[in-house]
Amino acid sequence: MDYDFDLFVIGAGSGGVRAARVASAHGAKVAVAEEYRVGGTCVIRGCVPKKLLIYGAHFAEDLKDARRFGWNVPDCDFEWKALRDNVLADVDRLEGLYTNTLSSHDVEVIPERAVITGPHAVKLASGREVTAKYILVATGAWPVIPEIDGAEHGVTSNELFLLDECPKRIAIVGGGYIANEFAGIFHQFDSHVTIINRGGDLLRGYDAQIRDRLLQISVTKGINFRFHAKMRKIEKDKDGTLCVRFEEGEPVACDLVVFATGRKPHIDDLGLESAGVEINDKGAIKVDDYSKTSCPSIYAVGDVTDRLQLTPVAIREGHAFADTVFGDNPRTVDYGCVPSAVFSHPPLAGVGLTEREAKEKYGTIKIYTSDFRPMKNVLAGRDERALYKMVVDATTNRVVGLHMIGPDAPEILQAAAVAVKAGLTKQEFDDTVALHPSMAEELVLLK
Ligand SMILES: Cc1cc2nc3c(=O)[nH]c(=O)nc-3n(C[C@H](O)[C@H](O)[C@H](O)COP(=O)(O)OP(=O)(O)OC[C@H]3O[C@@H](n4cnc5c(N)ncnc54)[C@H](O)[C@@H]3O)c2cc1C
Ligand SMILES: NC(=O)c1ccc[n+]([C@@H]2O[C@H](COP(=O)([O-])OP(=O)(O)OC[C@H]3O[C@@H](n4cnc5c(N)ncnc54)[C@H](O)[C@@H]3O)[C@@H](O)[C@H]2O)c1
Repeated sequence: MDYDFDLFVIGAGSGGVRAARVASAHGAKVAVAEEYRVGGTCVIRGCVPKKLLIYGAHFAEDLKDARRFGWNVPDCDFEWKALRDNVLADVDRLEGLYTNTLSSHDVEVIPERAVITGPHAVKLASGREVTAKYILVATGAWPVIPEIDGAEHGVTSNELFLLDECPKRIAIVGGGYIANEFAGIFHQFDSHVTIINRGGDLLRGYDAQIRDRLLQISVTKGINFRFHAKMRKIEKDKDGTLCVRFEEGEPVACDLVVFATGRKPHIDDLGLESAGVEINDKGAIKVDDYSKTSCPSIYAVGDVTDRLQLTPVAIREGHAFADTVFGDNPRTVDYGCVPSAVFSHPPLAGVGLTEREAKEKYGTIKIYTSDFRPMKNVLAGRDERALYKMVVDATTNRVVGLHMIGPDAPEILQAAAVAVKAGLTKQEFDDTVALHPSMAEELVLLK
């Protein structure tokens, strides 16, 4: 049978763009539909603008520290709108680059919402109907909003990049990635920040000692935490003040409430049932190791599946799919030792097993830590300490986990993750001569 396209991709985000470009390079006729903006979450309202805000936020401390390094820094003002507009302009630039990449690979970009109408059929918002030999669902995830009275008064990370002004008081609901990253950002911009957490833990999945250090530093900086807080409702006063009320305890008054309560696969009204595409109990599309769904002509990659909600993972899945289906090179993605980071203030990063996970898996393990005050913090007169932690399988001496919090932790960990992924031993770290003076040298000096 003749189809309009060899591949129709739904969603031009991290996974979809990579899959479309690589499939086209393999000779496929490809189209991609995007209902919002080319680039997807990461480029438009995720990793990229977030990281730029983090850079902006860092200046608050850097300008203070600069005085201890001999600079005459006058009292400086911060203008949220200037940063916001520069960040948004860069996002526009990147969107243009992504669109050009697709066009230069002869991918037809269709700026419309698409829904599946059968195993090989898609309908666009304009009414246009197309057929394709294969369909790739790469529609990402969408913020979850808790069902409480007054939830409509809150926003999600989607809106944070567009705010008209920096809130004086901000309450962030959730204790995960987004909550901790934006708490750091807005705290540096001088907002009064409260993190509202329904449980007692932050950033589950990261090593407990590293998470505790982030909490301790955050509290010392002046970020407020409400743990085990069961929200009842959010009320809005006449003057615009928001009041978050709980089952127990004092309410929190603020100017902005942000829900950072996780992201769920973006599959609403996507027509998956028309092609028999099955969903798992978390509402994610079920896929096999090659990202194939229960419908043989439909594949899915990225956040819409139940794997790791990270950009480099979505990109790898999209690439592996295109090589498998169009490149005559069937391959799967290796999810072992995927490094990750939280761009909190200071940032933390980890790869491999936490202490607890390693104990469960190996029984006997060795832990090496370095708890130190980075040289720059010492001269700046700031008390903040970094913590590096290495988890070693005692039987083989292999490093099975590396976890750190401190300045530039994500930059350092990316390089060190190569060694952990390669299965190097503690001895091989020790055999490497230190690069002095650096923070990273702690990794080869651990006792
Ligand atoms: C605030 C924030 C910060 C983040 N920071 C990081 C980070 O620092 N590092 C990291 O690795 N990850 C980060 N992430 C996660 C990362 O952005 C995602 O894991 C990644 O973007 C997933 O890629 P994807 O291709 O699955 O989906 P997306 O990039 O979300 O792309 C999906 C696209 O599909 C489109 N779409 C949806 N439905 C339809 C439809 N029916 N028709 C047409 N188009 C449709 C959407 O508009 C979207 O553009 C962050 C996420 C957020 C929200
Ligand atoms: N640096 C990065 O790589 C990065 C940054 C941001 C986001 N992301 C990705 O985006 C995903 C979404 O981020 P996120 O921070 O929204 O999710 P998350 O899963 O990291 O954290 C969600 C938090 O919300 C809490 N929560 C859930 N439902 C709640 C409710 N009803 N009431 C109160 N609290 C509730 C959870 O206990 C958890 O602490 C992450 O899982 C991550 O994969 C990655």
